Amino acid sequence: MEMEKEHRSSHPRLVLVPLPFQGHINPMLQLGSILHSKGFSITVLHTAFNSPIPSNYPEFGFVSIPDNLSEQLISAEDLLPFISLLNLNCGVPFQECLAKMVQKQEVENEPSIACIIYDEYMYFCDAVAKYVKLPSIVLRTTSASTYLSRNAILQLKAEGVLTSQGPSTNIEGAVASLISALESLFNIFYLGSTSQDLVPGLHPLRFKDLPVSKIGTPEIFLQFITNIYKTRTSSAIIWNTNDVLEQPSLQEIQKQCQVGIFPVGPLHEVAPASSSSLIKEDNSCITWLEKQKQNTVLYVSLGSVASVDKKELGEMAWGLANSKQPFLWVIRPGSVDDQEWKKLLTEGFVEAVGENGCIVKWAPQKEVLAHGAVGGFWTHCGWNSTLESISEGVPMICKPCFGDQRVNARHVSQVWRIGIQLENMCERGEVERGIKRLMVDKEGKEMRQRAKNLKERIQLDIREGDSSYNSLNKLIELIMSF
Ligand SMILES: O=c1ccn([C@@H]2O[C@H](COP(=O)(O)OP(=O)(O)O[C@H]3O[C@H](CO)[C@@H](O)[C@H](O)[C@H]3O)[C@@H](O)[C@H]2O)c(=O)[nH]1
Repeated sequence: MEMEKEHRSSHPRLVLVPLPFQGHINPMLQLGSILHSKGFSITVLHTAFNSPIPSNYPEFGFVSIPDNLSEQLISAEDLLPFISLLNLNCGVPFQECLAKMVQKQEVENEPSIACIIYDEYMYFCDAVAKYVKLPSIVLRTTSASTYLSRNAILQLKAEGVLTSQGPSTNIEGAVASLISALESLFNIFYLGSTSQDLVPGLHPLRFKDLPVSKIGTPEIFLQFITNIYKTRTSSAIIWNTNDVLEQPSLQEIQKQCQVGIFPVGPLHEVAPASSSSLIKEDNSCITWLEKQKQNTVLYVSLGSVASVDKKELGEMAWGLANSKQPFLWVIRPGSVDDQEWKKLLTEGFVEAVGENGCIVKWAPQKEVLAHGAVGGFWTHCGWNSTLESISEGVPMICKPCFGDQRVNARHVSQVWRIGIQLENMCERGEVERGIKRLMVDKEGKEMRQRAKNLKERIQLDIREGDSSYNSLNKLIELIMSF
């Protein structure tokens, strides 16, 4: 044991910098656990805002850096200016912190820093790493297809030229219409309308599925994705995806990229089990699940950021109640309007549902999805939730809320065919029908079978000798070569 400890401490240190949101902290800490299990020392440099809970990872070092974020900005809904400010504010304290760590490592003979691994949204790290002459690697927490679609938007806006992505024919002809369609997309988007047309070269995405932001101006959004995807000095890109799910997109990206890409996902499957929840998980829902029949429960959760608007809340709730299907619903504090929720209660929602429903503030999601009683997942299609559902062979009802979730939902329903997408504003009858299609009808059973098959292929892919496993080994070789 002592020898093991000694062996570990002689291994290089990796400095991890997550974006301080649950959907980004999870994959970064999972990556840290995987690399720690391969012998690296891990230090997490995090903001004061949404700081991870160190006791969940006693084997890591945690260092807080001042983020200088005002309460006003933290409570604002618009994430893009928030992330920009985070990048402006954190550079100097991050650099000072690294300098101290380097000094300490020299004095106390601690393991030296091999490289910095940062979330793609914490792009300030690239310049700091270059300044302090340390190698850096980016972690992308969204899908490869999201990258391609955001990149296509950027290229169109910048050059008016569509690069060849996938087997698109008559590309020149498509370019002109795509540019004008993109322009009108931005216009109609703000009027709340959508476009059903397929985007040339980005099959199966329609214009309405493009991961544009509905908050702020198109210019702010374009600046944001420019910042994330700008060619930088980082030595590699780690991707929380794999060949089973996204081989064509990954191949296309590797052709475009100057540096190696390492699809080592799904990270939660490879990582030793551990929780990085910022909210306390309510385990009583597992006791409730124990009482339910196999494959009958619909798990409902919209992740850590999205919220349900007033009108949707009632439609969603009564659609669930009217379906008569058992459900486990995560209602995160702040994710629904309090007045509207009270109204639902006075209308007798809880009585109508009775024992058929279980509502919690935050669930141990991976455990829930792995439970035999869960037969479907109503999800906003955040990339982590999508990967976690696929990894457990659970088919989905997709109700994307913003950004990359639309791309993921389209892949779930059209590429992997393991779910159905609720389109537009949902209405209780549509919700009820959707639940029946997934949980009861033959169509849903076929989706469940395809989801189980996909789960098995993923399990194989992370085993020794297969592509995700091999990518991880190549990544470790690269880090050791720095
Ligand atoms: O009750 C709950 C609900 C969620 N989770 C976990 O929280 C994470 C949520 O992540 P994700 O499904 O990706 O959703 P968001 O929190 O919305 O993630 C943000 O980050 C993702 C990764 O970049 C993007 O794909 C999303 O669009 C973006 O909103 C997952 O690991 C879940 O297991 C729980 O543990 N308990």
